[in-house]
Amino acid sequence: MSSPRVLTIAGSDSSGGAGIEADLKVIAAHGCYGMTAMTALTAQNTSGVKGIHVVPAAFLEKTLEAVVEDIGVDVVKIGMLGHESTIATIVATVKKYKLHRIVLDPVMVSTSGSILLPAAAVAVLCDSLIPLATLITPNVSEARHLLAHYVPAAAFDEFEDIYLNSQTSLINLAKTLHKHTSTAVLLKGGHLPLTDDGLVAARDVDKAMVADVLVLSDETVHVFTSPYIHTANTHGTGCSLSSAIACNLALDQSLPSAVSSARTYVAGAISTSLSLGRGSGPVNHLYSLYRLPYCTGHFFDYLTQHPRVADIWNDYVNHPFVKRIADGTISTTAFKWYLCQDYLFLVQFSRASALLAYKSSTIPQIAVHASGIADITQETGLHVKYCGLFGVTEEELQAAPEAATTTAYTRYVLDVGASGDAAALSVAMASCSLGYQAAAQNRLVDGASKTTARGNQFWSWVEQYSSAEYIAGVKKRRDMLEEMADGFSVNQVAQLVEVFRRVTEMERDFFTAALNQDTED
Ligand SMILES: Cc1ncc(COP(=O)(O)O)c(N)n1
Repeated sequence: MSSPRVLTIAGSDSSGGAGIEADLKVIAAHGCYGMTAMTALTAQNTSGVKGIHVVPAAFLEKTLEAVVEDIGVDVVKIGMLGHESTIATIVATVKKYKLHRIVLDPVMVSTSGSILLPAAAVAVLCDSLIPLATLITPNVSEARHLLAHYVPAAAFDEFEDIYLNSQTSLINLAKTLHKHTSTAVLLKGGHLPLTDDGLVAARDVDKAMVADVLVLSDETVHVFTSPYIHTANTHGTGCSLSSAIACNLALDQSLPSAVSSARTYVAGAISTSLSLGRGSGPVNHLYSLYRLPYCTGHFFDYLTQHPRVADIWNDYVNHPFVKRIADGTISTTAFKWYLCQDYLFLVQFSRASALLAYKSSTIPQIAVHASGIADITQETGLHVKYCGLFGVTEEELQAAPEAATTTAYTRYVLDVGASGDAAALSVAMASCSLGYQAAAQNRLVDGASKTTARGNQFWSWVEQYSSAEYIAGVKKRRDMLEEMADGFSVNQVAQLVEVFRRVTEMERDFFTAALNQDTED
């Protein structure tokens, strides 16, 4: 297997938000293979650059030779250069190895305001490196610095701050820079947010969009606009955009689509940016790599072992109420109360199954949930039989007043079903069926219960919920949930964990309420 190879020639940012550190994360997020040639070390954090240590040109040359001669390079991204001698080395290497796909981010000043390229180096950059680039990606201030190199002071006037007042003037600036450099230009307008009407926004509340202008030739101009994202955390935006463009080129996209996809990627990284440090926090380079925290077929294990759930789940499936059913020490009062309430619970649970069938979209899914109702009918049969033993008729079961715990639990499940989707309802119902199976099976493997099973009038409860038939019914519904879980989003999973926690608490409390009937006698 091979991935497109992307080399970043840039400075290191010790805080990990910009520079080489950002580039490598972006390259990884695009599934490309990243290599580095360090031009400078910066002692840097979110508030500023505390020091710069330029890598000697001879060492940079060795680095470039080492990676280019061995691994090879599909696309080069160039960031902070730091020194004139660095530029000369890169120019020589690019020519020697005929590197021809180069995205050059002419980094001059950091977001925090530190100079990252001495003014004297700008001329060398313009005369020797820019002509070799496929694309340059200046922001407005960098574009003006570059332009100052090409045009006499008088002609430069029209690009003074006061004239840069609209999307149209951004387009003019980009076109003019392209005319002088003869290189494709992506002018980044992120520092000049616009109103809905395309004018530079004077107030924070008017900032509606940002526009980036791509000029490929006098006639070919693309204007990309996107909503302005209100955040103070933008450290690494420029580095990330140019690296993402380099990756997209390495993945064989055309220049306009490479820019368009890279902008979408960066917008995601900004909108999920991290509030780290005291200054402008870093963008979230790796947000697109977030994966579901469980593998196929293990969503339910993930739920029961989740730190917010595990203790509650354990209390539920090893509840003393079930232990006392298994060893025969539960009182008839407590068990009868439980049977009545569980019967009433199952009435609502059948409605929930019907709702789940209604919310499902395929015939096999609907069939599984409809068969769930048939399974519940069988389950209630046991309740009726049991109650008969204790002299309670089915009519009396039906007429029994519903306890507050039962009402709370069942109506919560039905509410999740009414307001949420099939996934949420499945999760709300899973704690009951899977938990009963686990609770019964835990008692089966419990040696003590086996010896007391004979002659224990409650033992058939354990047998029912650990029977092959019950397990097969539960498995069908669990498989369906696992299948759905493959398509969940990360946010959805976090919400489902909360639903599962809530219903598991209510299951536990249901058993506790049953046990408490003894003390209430
Ligand atoms: C090593 C290095 N390279 C580039 C930048 C610019 O990034 P930003 O504009 O986000 O500060 C930086 N701060 N540090």
